[in-house]
Amino acid sequence: MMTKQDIRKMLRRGGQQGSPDEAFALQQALDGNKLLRNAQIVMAYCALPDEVPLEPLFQKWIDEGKSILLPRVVSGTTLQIHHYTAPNQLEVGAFGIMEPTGKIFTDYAKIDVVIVPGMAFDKQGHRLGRGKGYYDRFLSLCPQTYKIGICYPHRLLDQVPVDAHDILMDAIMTI
Ligand SMILES: Nc1nc2c(c(=O)[nH]1)N(C=O)[C@@H](CNc1ccc(C(=O)N[C@@H](CCC(=O)O)C(=O)O)cc1)CN2
Ligand SMILES: Nc1ncnc2c1ncn2[C@@H]1O[C@H](COP(=O)(O)OP(=O)(O)OP(=O)(O)O)[C@@H](O)[C@H]1O
Repeated sequence: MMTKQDIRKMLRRGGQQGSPDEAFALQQALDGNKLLRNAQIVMAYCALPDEVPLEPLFQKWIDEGKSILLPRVVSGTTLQIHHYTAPNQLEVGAFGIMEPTGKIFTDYAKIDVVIVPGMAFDKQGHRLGRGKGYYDRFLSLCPQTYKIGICYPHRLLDQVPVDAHDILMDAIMTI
C-alpha cells in the first residue's frame, strides 16, 4: 500500500486543477446538498489550485441567510475560525491561502456543516490532507457537525491510507 506521502507526491506530479466545467458542476451539486440547503452555519474554505473553488457560492449563501466561516492558520498545529461576510474581509495568509479577517468564532458545536478540502478522498469517506493534521485536530472539536468532503473526480481514489486520528467524512461529493 502506498503511504500518504507517496500519494501526495503522485498527485502533485499528476494533473492539478479540474476544468472550469467540473468546478461549476461540483459547485451546483454541492449547493443542492440537502443538509447544506438547510444549514444555518457553514464552514467553508478558500481553495488552493487543486481544490474545488467554493468562493462563487459565498454571496449566494449569505443572501440566503447563512453564516459563513473560514479557517485561519494560527500556528503549526491550530486553525482559528472566523466569520466571512464580504470579499474585502480576506487577506493572503499561510501557504498563500486567502484567510478571513472577520470576527472570531469559537462556538464549534453550532456549526451545521463543514465543507472539508482535501488532496484526495475515497468513497468510504477517508480524506488525504496536506500532511499537517490541521483539519483532523479541528474536526475532532465538532464531532456532531456534518462533514462534506469535495474533490475533482480524478482526486477520488479507490483507497486512501487511514490513521487512527483521521476523522471520517459523512459524505464525499464529486461528479
Ligand atoms: N483551502 C485550504 N485551506 C486550508 C487547508 C487546506 O488544505 N485547503 N488546510 C488544511 O490543513 C489548512 C492549511 N494547511 C496547509 C498545509 C500544508 C500546505 C502545503 O503543504 N502546501 C504545499 C506544500 C508547501 C510546502 O510544504 O512547502 C503543497 O500542498 O504542495 C498547505 C496548506 C487551512 N486552510
Ligand atoms: N487530532 C490530532 N491530535 C494530534 N495530532 C494530530 C491529530 N490529527 C493529526 N495529527 C498529527 O498531524 C500530522 C499529520 O497528519 P495527517 O498526515 O493525517 O494530516 P492531514 O489530515 O493530511 O493534514 P491536513 O488536515 O493539515 O490537511 C501527523 O503527525 C498526526 O499525528
